[in-house]
Amino acid sequence: MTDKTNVLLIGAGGVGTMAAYNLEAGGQASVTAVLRSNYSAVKVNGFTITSIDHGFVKEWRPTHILHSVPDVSNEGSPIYDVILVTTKNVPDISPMVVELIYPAVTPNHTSIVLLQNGLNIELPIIAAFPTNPVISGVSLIGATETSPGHIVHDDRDRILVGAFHSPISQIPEGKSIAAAKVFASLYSASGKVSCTYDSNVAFSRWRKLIYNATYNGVCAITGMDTSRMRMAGFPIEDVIRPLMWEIWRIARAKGHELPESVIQDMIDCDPWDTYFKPSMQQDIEKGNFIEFENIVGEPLREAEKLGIPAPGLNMLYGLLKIKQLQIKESKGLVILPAKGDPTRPMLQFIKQKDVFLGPDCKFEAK
Ligand SMILES: CC(C)(CO)C(=O)C(=O)O
Repeated sequence: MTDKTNVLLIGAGGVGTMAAYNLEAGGQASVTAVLRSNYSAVKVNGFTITSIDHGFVKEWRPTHILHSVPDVSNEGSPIYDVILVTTKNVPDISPMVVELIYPAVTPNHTSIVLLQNGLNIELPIIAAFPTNPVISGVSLIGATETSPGHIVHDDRDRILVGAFHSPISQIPEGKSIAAAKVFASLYSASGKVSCTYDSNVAFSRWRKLIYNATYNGVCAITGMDTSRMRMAGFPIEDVIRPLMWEIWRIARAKGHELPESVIQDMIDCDPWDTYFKPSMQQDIEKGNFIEFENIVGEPLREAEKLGIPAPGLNMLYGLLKIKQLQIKESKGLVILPAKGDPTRPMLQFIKQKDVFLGPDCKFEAK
């Protein structure tokens, strides 16, 4: 038995692996990582990490690695104090985060930390796990898995951690706040990263959306990184800055008074010389699904509800939806009729649902 906090990591790409490494470096957490595409590589060789915060690390493995999410109702299974979710949030593709973590959650005990981008990501989680603290993690790290098990971490790990609140939660707000503070101290224990308790999670998420809802989508569609856009100038002035102002106006209508200076801060926030590709651009390049619903779709739906015009965002959303359809087709999730065959329907989706389930998703509460 150990008195360390038992953490289950789901999503061991760049961000997740660095979080796991940092938690274990602090000496207070024992991490079990669920690996998928990199499982075999990491089992044999461990992770090779080149990190701006932690230096060069070879053959590192978290305390345990698993190939699938454990079911804590199995006899003898350990229970997890924290589930740290660092997967992409792609609610239009199954399995959604709720489905993924369902077997590993112990009601009334496990804190669920969503270290993920986007808006309203907590709603289906709180609905499914109303007795668990659900914690927001807003990350500013630059970390990429360049090949299976190889991580390049070149922009410092800074995270904001706070409690999500919702009237449907069945635990007092104070309990979620306490759980968020406990996680923030666990994450800070290494002394190598910046982890701050965040008392206004919604504000921080809207602030970060100024970057994610604009750069992520535009870099993904055009294939241009953020440094090149800044060097050329016109991609920023013609496309990025106007989109940022749209998000800023929606945030203001929601009651979040972001300073005007946030626009320039976000434009310039990536180190100039890293030719940084936001995660959505990296996903498109790898042929992965893109997390555009919570990053672009949700702020757009908020704008529609509030009557705030967001034509640029609307166009970007449409383009990203087209990209997602192409990715679905490339993965065999869409069937097209043969050329010249009038008897088959126009377009068919197989295996996966093509609906945005998002916050309205009904998953039986645990
Ligand atoms: C913080 C940043 C820019 C890198 O992790 C990000 O959120 C993203 O690329 O999606």
